[in-house]
Amino acid sequence: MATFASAIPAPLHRTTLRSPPLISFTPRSRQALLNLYLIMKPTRERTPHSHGITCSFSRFEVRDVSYRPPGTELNLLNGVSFSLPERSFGLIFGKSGSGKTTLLQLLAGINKPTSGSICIQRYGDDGKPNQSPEPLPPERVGIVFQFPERYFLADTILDEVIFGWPRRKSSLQLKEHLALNLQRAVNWVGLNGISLDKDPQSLSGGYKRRLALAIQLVQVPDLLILDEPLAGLDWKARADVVKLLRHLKKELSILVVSHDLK
Ligand SMILES: Nc1ncnc2c1ncn2[C@@H]1O[C@H](COP(=O)(O)OP(=O)(O)OP(=O)(O)O)[C@@H](O)[C@H]1O
Repeated sequence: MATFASAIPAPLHRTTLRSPPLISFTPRSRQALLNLYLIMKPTRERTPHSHGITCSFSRFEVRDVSYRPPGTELNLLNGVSFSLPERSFGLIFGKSGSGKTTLLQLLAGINKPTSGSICIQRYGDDGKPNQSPEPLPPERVGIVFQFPERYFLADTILDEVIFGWPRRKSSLQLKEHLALNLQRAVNWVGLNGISLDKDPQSLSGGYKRRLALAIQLVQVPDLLILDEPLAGLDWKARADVVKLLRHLKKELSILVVSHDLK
């Protein structure tokens, strides 16, 4: 069953994949290892007093989480703990069937842990928690599933982005807020040069992924989770999406789930 190797708060971040993973745990069998790598340093977090800089920061923390689907006898995840500093880029890597999607669904609030908690913990200048942990609200988490373009429904890019928006009469203030978020999301992912009247299905593979990201970014999530974001893309589109994620990481925390370490 599961083992894991990280205390809360987590040890210092790793910056390259040559480093050992931040956590390793064995969800169901010793063959099915899940690893978390922190592949880019957070932009704002500083270890207390390093280089004379002190500042407060927060982390997403998964604390001793276990999950057993309703009506089953087996835990799919067992005692999983790790943390991700804000504005950092984490990679959860594990073989097929190791529990990546199960973990991702818990983080996104689609399922609830059977035990343990998922929260945001803020730390003060001294590196100690400065308040009680807050639960991670599902609306603060954006999730892009594998092959998101398969789920596009609308005839235009604009309609696809605003698909889930309130249909009833909303206040002018809310409309303005949504319009600003839309503009920002479109700029973030580099869709600003493309007509929003275009059919999403006419976009290239890389641009379809950009659109899927924009749909989530409109909500300005604190944590963006991407399930196999490069799956099915050619090398050019892959490079394009990686560049975009590098850019987005300056704005929010990103957690990528993949079975492919390369
Ligand atoms: N509701 C459920 N009831 C019982 N077993 C389940 C349930 N959901 C998932 N599983 C099993 O739990 C294991 C982990 O599944 P999960 O989809 O999280 O793996 P994964 O790492 O995301 O795999 P992949 O990379 O193939 O998507 C698999 O063996 C799966 O069959």
